[in-house]
Amino acid sequence: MEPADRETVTGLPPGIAAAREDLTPMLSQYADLCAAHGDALVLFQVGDFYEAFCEAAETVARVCEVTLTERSDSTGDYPMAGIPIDNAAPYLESLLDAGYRVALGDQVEDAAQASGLVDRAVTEVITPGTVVEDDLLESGTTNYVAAVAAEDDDSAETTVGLAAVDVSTGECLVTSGGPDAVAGELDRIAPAELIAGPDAPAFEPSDAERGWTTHDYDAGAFDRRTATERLEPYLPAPERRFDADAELRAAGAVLAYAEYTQGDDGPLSYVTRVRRYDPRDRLRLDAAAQRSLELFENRGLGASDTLFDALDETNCALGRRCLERWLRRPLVDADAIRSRHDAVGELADRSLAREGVADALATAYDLERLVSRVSRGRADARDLRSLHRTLAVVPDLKATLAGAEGEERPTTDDPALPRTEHLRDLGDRLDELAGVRGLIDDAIATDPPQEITEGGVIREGFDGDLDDLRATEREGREWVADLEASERERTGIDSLSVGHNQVHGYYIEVTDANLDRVPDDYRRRQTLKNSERYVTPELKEREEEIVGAAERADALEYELFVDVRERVAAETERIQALADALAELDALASLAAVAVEHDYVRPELREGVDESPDADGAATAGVEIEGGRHPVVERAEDAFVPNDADLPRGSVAVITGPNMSGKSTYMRSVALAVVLAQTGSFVPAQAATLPVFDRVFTRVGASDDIAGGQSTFMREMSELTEILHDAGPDSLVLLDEVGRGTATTDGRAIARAAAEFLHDELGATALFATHYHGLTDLADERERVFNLHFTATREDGDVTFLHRVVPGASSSSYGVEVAELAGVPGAVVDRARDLVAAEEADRWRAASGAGREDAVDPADRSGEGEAEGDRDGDASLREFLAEEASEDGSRSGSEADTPPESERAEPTGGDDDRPAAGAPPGLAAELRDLDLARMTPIEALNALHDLQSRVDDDG
Ligand SMILES: Nc1ncnc2c1ncn2[C@@H]1O[C@H](COP(=O)(O)OP(=O)(O)OP(=O)(O)O)[C@@H](O)[C@H]1O
Repeated sequence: MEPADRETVTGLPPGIAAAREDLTPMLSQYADLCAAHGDALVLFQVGDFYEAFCEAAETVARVCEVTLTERSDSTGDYPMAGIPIDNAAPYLESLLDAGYRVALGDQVEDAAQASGLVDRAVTEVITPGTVVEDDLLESGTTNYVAAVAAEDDDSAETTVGLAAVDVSTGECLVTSGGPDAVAGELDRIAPAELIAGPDAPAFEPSDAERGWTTHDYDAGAFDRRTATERLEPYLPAPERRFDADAELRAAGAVLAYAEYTQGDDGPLSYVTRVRRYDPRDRLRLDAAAQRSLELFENRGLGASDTLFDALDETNCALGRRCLERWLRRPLVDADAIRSRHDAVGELADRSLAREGVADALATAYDLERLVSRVSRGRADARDLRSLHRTLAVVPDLKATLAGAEGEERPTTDDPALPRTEHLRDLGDRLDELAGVRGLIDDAIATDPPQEITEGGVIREGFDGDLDDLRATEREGREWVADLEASERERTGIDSLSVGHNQVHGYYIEVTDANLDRVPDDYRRRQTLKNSERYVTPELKEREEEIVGAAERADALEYELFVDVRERVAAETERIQALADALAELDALASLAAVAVEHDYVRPELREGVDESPDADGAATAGVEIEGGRHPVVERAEDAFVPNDADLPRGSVAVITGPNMSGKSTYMRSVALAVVLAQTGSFVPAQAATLPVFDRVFTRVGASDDIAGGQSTFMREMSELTEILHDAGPDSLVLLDEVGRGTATTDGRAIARAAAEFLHDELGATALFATHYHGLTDLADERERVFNLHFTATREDGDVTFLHRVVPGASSSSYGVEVAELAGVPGAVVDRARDLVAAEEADRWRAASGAGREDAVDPADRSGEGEAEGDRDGDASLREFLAEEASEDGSRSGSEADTPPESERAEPTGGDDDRPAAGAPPGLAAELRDLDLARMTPIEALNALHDLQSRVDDDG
């Protein structure tokens, strides 16, 4: 993000520095502002434009695509480029996008009143993390700037403090942890900007697209004492409020930076909520999990196909941001989760209330950003009216929650609504702020202009003095309006007219033909081609009265407006608390709407030991989902196939099945159900019982995740490392084709070792999708490992995926068929089939040649010494051979002497792929007699199955 030439254009442009001694007073003022803001590009107000000079002008011209012009003065010629202040937003956005911080050097006194050079000062430094302009902010998303500070205590690991503030809403979060934990938090918060204290470790975003720009900031701001002093206006006794010094120092620094960007005008009064949190209080979803579960981004499908989009039925920006926060940080406290479920359930049941809430909130403005503008003294009269309109929905909302008209009352003994404590609390938190609402309504005109210095913003009746001034003005204007008629009558000049212009004010105009009838008290003011313009002493007097009254009224209006704004600002905390309540209500109503529209069910949370009758008493409750669906994929698929999941706590499900059969979708459905449930949402299933997890880890195979940077395999391994270090009994782990990014033998070994470690050492609940069929043996060797697989049917060479999960291990990969489906040219597909067949035949020969011992265990076959690229235990090869044989009957005779490996057709719960090398002789004869040339592949498969079951029976 850092532009290459940034050094040369932030701060003082070299061209200006070189001419510093000779500059005109104005450019010298520009130079001073540049020098004081060395890390920013200064835009300097000259009338209606923001200008930049010399090298800075070249940058502005290039980045904003505006014309580079030249300014000439007595001291020389300087390149100059400007952007119009009225329409600055798109240009500022370009500069921010290019990685610049922009300091606005505004005129801070009225140019008309200034004697000499107009005073200018930097009123705001706009940075990616601290923008507050609505035009530059995406509504409904949070925009953080974060700071990190390191603390070396005696413990083995450095503690890193992390503080983040959203300058547009006043939200401030503080936490701390080891470098890894903080890296995870940063990924989750995804700040736009990161400022690093001295000695803080470097934090790189794990996802460049959602990444931040990092820069060092004034080390002094991270000093403990300075930070404590900085924090004092925000919260009393800051040194007692944080867990670690590093937290306090990060918080002090981030607020120092935020204040600096807001014009260094003292504490930000709207930052009223400095909240410390412990990441362990939330379900941890690091960047890899957020990415692979496609919570907020989807690189494959359309960008909007994310879990967040599927859940977002919010009606206002407040609710949208709240829902996003919830989804980024789901809960781990079972009672808190149940409480949200209660509220969602009630809103789901009460459709009238839900719709009433939605309608009311749809008219709500972004209260958090409004109140921050109010307390920054940036709000105009329209903002106050928007605030008023938002406050006006509160009584309706309270009434709606308490039971909308026509709504069926509950039939229980207690007819009160809301029924749930959560919604009752929320109803109580809906502060009507009647005083603020009344004040704005009394004071501010209903449809005020944007400008607050030119009158028209204060309502009549609010202030007696103002009304008197406006009355004087109005009467004066009426007198002038009547003047034309009375003067015509007095002078007898029918064409006499009264007019007004900016330069001369009011005048009486008489055409040359009537000049002889002009009365004596007329004083000539202006001569035109065919007429003369006059004033009378009385008109002059009236004019002064009108202008004087208007000017005083405008000034008084401004004063009154500022006073009203300050009185509203004094209620910042209450308004923010209301904003929180509205946001939560909107988020809950959104979850309820989704639950109803998409048929979600309330998950039952089960904590601790599983006391169900069939549990052995020691096992803790696991995941039990009936008819679960993937919340995003189900909306894109016409016929989504629901699947069950039954994962006892600490179990490892090894999932096999052909490509495209639905393994990843299934695993993600399970993880998403957990995330949704802990967010407070219902889940897409017929029934769900879930434990509360503390972390969800995901590792998705190299080919499924192509985020650049590191080698994909390296990245895969570092993610795996993290999982194997940090996962525990309360973690849910999704491993999708681990090991796929390297040679098969190594990959398979890593996959197996990782699965064993997860089971034996970590006790995590895991879903493990793999194409390494040898892994399914683990089910025989480990108590809590079991196999699941997906099936497909094949008819006339066409593969149909059933998308249904069934117990046991799979037999087929159908890789070549999928290649064919994808449109790989026929010649390549045919050749691939030949190669598969040939390789498999080699293996048979090798296996039977090595004798029965070696041929028995497929896991051994897939071990040492096998050629790279070998497909582990892949029974589809055998099917191909069978098919081929059926096409060429001559081959079946000789090769059938070595009977094919038995095919595992349906779930066997981890039975081995035993070749029929030692099958009873009768069976061999039957096998030989099969007329493969006349059989369809399915018939052949059935026949094999029959034989195989008899091998088992006989054996
Ligand atoms: N339960 C389901 N019902 C209907 N369609 C499904 C279902 N599950 C998956 N699909 C469809 O099948 C496609 C492939 O699914 P998925 O990516 O989960 O397969 P996979 O087995 O993980 O494949 P691979 O091994 O190639 O990664 C999905 O994009 C989706 O369109």
